[in-house]
Parts: sequence; structure tokens; C-alpha cells
Amino acid sequence: MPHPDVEAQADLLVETAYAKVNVALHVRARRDDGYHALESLFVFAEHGDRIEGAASDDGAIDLVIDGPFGAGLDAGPANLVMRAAKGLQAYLGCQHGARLRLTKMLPVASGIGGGSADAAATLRLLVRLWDVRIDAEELAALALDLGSDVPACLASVTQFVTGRGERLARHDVAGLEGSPMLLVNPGVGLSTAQVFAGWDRQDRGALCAESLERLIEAGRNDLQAPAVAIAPMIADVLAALDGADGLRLARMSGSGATCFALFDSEAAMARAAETIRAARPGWWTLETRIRSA
Ligand SMILES: C[C@](O)(CO)[C@H](O)COP(=O)(O)OP(=O)(O)OC[C@H]1O[C@@H](n2ccc(N)nc2=O)[C@H](O)[C@@H]1O
Ligand SMILES: Nc1ncnc2c1ncn2[C@@H]1O[C@H](COP(=O)(O)OP(=O)(O)OP(=O)(O)O)[C@@H](O)[C@H]1O
Repeated sequence: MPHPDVEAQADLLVETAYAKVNVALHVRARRDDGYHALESLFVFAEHGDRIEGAASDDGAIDLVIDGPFGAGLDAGPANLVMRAAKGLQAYLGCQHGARLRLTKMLPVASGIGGGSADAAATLRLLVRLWDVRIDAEELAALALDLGSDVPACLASVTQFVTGRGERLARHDVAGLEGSPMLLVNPGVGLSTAQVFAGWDRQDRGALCAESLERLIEAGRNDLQAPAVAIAPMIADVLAALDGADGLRLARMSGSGATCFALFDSEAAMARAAETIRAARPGWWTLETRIRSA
């Protein structure tokens, strides 16, 4: 449904805020600035939140939120959509305004970067809406101010990510893009900072992402153990996925609690999703595919 104030406007633009999944996430060190040095292979789902916007002449930015996970999410200045819009406006020093709508399809605080993807999609949308030219590096710096995952969410394609999340290299892995991917969340929200704080500070080694086989065999999510310690239900999600026909890999994404499962066919994914929905009607599931560039 379009924003009530912009229903009749022709210049309504739409962006998808694609869900982010960490196929592997190796935490290598705690840094002096409190962040952690990471190595991660990021992929993106074909589905996500939806952001729409139309220009306003008065210079104001306003946001309405709807969608299955919209309730309880504040549309005020702390919302990452608002922070992204205000950040871009301040950077440009411009008087452009926008009326925005966020349709929240992804669970909040769930390890699939929903807020980060929303922020990046808002930046993409406003650059188009306001028809401004902005240097890619400057846009990436604005994105990083909003969160460690936001720079990677700008392009929303498969990337090898290092640093605190800002060092990005496009990195296709044969057999990954287009692959059927099931997301499962047991309905618990986790604080990213709290999960990082539970990491045991053991460096378990570098991430090799040269092939899907290596990612499956030697890849890890080092935040999985601290997340399970906070929310033991994550282990139930992984147990529910374990042993499904056609399963290639099941692992937690980001700081949890969402887990992803890669399947070798759409039919196998659909069967596993159906089984989980029947056994656990309260869990959120999304049948999707890994997005290609
Ligand atoms: C877990 C991941 O989602 C993996 O992609 C990201 O590392 C987190 O990205 P994000 O949610 O955008 O995180 P931010 O908003 O930048 O940081 C939230 C909190 O997570 C912790 N944090 C985040 C990123 C990082 N490299 N090291 C950290 O220790 C910090 O305590 C920080 O205060
Ligand atoms: N537009 C938004 N969508 C979701 N969360 C938002 C938004 N704006 C602000 N937030 C806040 O950001 C926090 C993190 O939400 P988000 O859904 O991005 O977490 P996440 O999926 O765990 O992220 P990551 O995978 O980057 O760790 C929540 O506490 C939420 O209140």
C-alpha cells in the first residue's frame, strides 16, 4: 500500500532491502575500539523488506512503518531508515525531503541485517529520488556510520568481508548464487553487542571461501556458541534442519537467532520448510534463493 500522502504521485520509487546471510563468520580478534576483526562471506536473499519513497518540497523526512514485523518498531529518529535519510541529507547539505514507507517483512534483531539492509536501501532510494551524484567511497563512509553491515548491504551481492565489516571484495563462489535457501527464526531477538561480548576470544583460524565445499567443511560461525548460550532455542532450529533431504549446509547467520539452510533443489527446500512449519507453527520461515549480481 503506498504512503497515504503520496498515493497519487507518479514519482514513487521502491527498493528491496535484501536480507543478509553470513555463510561463514570467523571472529579473529577483539580490537581496541571495542569492535571485532571479522572474516565473513556475505550473501543476500532475493527477498527482504520494502522501502518506498516520494519527494517532498518542504525538506522534511517522514516515515511510516507497516508489514508483518512493523509493530513495535519505532519510526522516530533512531530508526535506521530515518538515520540514513538524515545522514544523507546532512552530507548533501540539501533541502530535499522525502516521505518514506518501510514494509517490515524480516524479523527484527535476528542476524539477517534487516535494519542494515533498510539503511542501505534508503540510501540507494534517496540517491535516485533526489537525483544526486555521490562518490562511491563517500557513500560507503556514510553507510559505515550507520552500522558495520551497511556498506556490504549497499550492493547486496556476494562479498568477502573483512575489517569491522567495511572492507569488501566481490567474491562469487561456484554453486552459491541462485541456490535455494531457507531461513528459519524461532522468534527470539538477540542483541548483537551482547552476543559479541560472549565470544570466548579464541581465534580459530582464517576463513577460506574458495569453494562451497570449503565453506561447508571448514567454515564456522564463531558467534553461534555465544548466541546459543543466550538463546538455547537456536540449537532446536539447527536440530530441526539437520538431516533434511537435500540439505547442503545449515548454520546460524550473523549474531542470530536466524539460521539458514542451503538445499540442492527447490523441492527439497519446500519439503523441509513444510515439515518445520507443521512441527513449529510459531517459527518464522522464508523460502528464498541466494541473489545473483
Ligand atoms: C554480526 C554481523 O551482523 C555480521 O555480519 C555484524 O558484524 C554486525 O553488524 P551491525 O549489526 O551492523 O553492527 P553495528 O551496529 O556496527 O554494531 C553493533 C555492536 O556489535 C558489535 N560489533 C559489531 C561489528 C563488529 N565487527 N564487531 C563488533 O564487536 C559491537 O559491540 C557493536 O556495538
Ligand atoms: N529499520 C529497522 N529495522 C530493524 N531494526 C531496526 C531498524 N531501525 C533500528 N533498528 C534497531 O536495530 C537493532 C538491530 O536490528 P536488525 O534487525 O538490523 O538486527 P540484526 O538482523 O541482528 O543485524 P545484524 O545481522 O547486522 O547483526 C534492533 O534493536 C532494532 O530496534
